[in-house]
Amino acid sequence: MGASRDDDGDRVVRVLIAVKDLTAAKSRLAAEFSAPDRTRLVLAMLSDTVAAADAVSVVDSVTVVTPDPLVAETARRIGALVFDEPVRDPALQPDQRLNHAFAAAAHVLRHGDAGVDVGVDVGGGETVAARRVDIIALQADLPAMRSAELAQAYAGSRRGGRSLVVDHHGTGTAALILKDSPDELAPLFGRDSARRHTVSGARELDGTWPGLRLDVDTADDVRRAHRLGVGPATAAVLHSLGWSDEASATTA
Ligand SMILES: Nc1nc2c(ncn2[C@@H]2O[C@H](COP(=O)(O)OP(=O)(O)OP(=O)(O)O)[C@@H](O)[C@H]2O)c(=O)[nH]1
Ligand SMILES: C=C(OP(=O)(O)O)C(=O)O
Repeated sequence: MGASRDDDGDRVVRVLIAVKDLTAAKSRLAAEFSAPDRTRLVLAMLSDTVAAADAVSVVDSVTVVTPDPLVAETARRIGALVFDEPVRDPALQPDQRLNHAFAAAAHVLRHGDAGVDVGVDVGGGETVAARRVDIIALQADLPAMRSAELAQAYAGSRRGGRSLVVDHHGTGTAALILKDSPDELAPLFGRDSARRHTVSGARELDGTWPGLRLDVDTADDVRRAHRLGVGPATAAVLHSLGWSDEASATTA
């Protein structure tokens, strides 16, 4: 993490990452990875994603929203902030839970809460203060993301609204960015989220960002990320599972 303000000297950029309960995480990897290995991989990918996001000079903080104590402990250890997932309505569908968690955490990061300092001068009113806090909602499983990719995506995102980075499949959302806007994040993650974010007004960002776009859901995605070069935590887990180190690279 470097300087905490954008070029105009008046912006705070906060990255927000959601991680669900580890017992339910990465079910699509179950055929090729045991439950303990999936847990190690999820935590390692989270660590590499947080480290790469934290190294972006305009990023002020990285917050992980999760209901899972081990995820929370890992996040704190690597320097992220933790937002406890709010108690949820059991009737919510899984994607609604994810979006509820993102929306609640984003609201607190922008508007503050009892005891939470939003970190900006609230002179001019809460809406003006919130407008100075930009949010990058980011997938947790981007082990091949380079900091420069995220920096470019943020720099290219539009002011006054939401922008998105479509994932490598072309259907999902790797990142949703809210910049210089009085509006809320309004996350619509889940199946077909790229289309839903676009239809709801978010602008698709154009850029050659293979690592940023590569969210890992399947064993093929793990192989793709490994070929592209994963961060050190993910490389260490894959190495321990017998994967060759040849393709490993840094996330600079
Ligand atoms: N805090 C929080 N994060 C969630 C929730 N549901 C999903 N996520 C996270 O959002 C991202 C995408 O979620 P999914 O694709 O549903 O789950 P996954 O663990 O990546 O993969 P599968 O189990 O194979 O679907 C992952 O980082 C999840 O950990 C939730 O209810 N709360
Ligand atoms: C939740 C999403 O991703 P995935 O299910 O691919 O992890 C999404 O792209 O909105």
